[in-house]
Amino acid sequence: MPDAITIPAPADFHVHLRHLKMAHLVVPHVRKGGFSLAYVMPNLNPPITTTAMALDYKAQLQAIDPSVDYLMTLYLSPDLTPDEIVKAKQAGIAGVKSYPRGVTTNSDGGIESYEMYFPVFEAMQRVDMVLNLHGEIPSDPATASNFLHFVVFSDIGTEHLPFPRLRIVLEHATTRAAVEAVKACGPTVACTITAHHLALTVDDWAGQSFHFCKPVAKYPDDREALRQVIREGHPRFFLGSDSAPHPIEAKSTSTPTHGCAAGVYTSPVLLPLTAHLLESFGALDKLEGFASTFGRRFYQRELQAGQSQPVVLQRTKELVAEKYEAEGADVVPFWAGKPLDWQIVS
Ligand SMILES: O=C1C[C@@H](C(=O)O)NC(=O)N1
Repeated sequence: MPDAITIPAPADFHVHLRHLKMAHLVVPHVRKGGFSLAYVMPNLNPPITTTAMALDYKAQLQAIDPSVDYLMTLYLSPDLTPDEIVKAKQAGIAGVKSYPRGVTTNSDGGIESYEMYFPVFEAMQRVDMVLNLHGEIPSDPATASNFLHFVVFSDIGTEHLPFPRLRIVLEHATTRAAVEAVKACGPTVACTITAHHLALTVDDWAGQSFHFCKPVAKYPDDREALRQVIREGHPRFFLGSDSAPHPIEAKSTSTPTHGCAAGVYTSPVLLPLTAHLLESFGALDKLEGFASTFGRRFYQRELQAGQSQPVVLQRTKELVAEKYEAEGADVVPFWAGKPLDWQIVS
């Protein structure tokens, strides 16, 4: 059992950093949690739909913490054109995020059908931008669809030839079926896994609003499939935290017509938490691949010589903070008040 681990430049390939007061509270937590690269989600209100908006948002994030490499994304919507994709690529924007309509936070402008976006996907394939899929559709009794990650996904998976070179990431997989669908695809298709979905199952979020997120955690066998693919060291499965801060009040209150906000907040403890969880299911030796190398390779963000930005973890028990607050913003982290076996020492 090692007492210290060094990970070169951990990278979080799916994170919500918000804006305004919440951004001021949570953006510094990317570094605090051990990460120097943040792949930033565009579901602000209003969503980030143009290159200009994404660059403006990036500048806001850099003003809060310039030490993080922010990879920006656009929100897939009818406003997005092939010309805008070319412009976005030239401006260094890395991907386009697709949210099925109504499925999670700020997804009212999300998509209902993929076909109308085929010209956009064609442009993305041509300039080599990544398509990020929120792989979840609202339940529909008519088609018996219910958390069917792979239904959405298989609509445009690599075996569907219009876009065989389009690089696709299925975000925050939560089921065995999703893991198997991604494994069956070729090298253009990858998958992110969150830290919290490695810990939670249905029993943990039903009635515990701070564990409620979209997609919700599923059954023990689904969680085991996520754990197993990490144990295997599969290079197309890597960490994307989906760390999603919401004010404590929004997490704590629901009404007869509105549930509480969906999102689990892991940024400030992300690397220690990931190490702790991987060790609990016998995958600590896969931490470097899962939290740094595999995602960087898929996104072509590999470290250059002399760029290793190592983070050192030491085996030391420490309790996670009960909450974080700053002027006008507060948030409860995942694992609040509980011990983690690893801490960042440098
Ligand atoms: O996909 C998402 C979005 C996120 C948010 O709060 O933005 N919260 C979630 O639980 N899932």
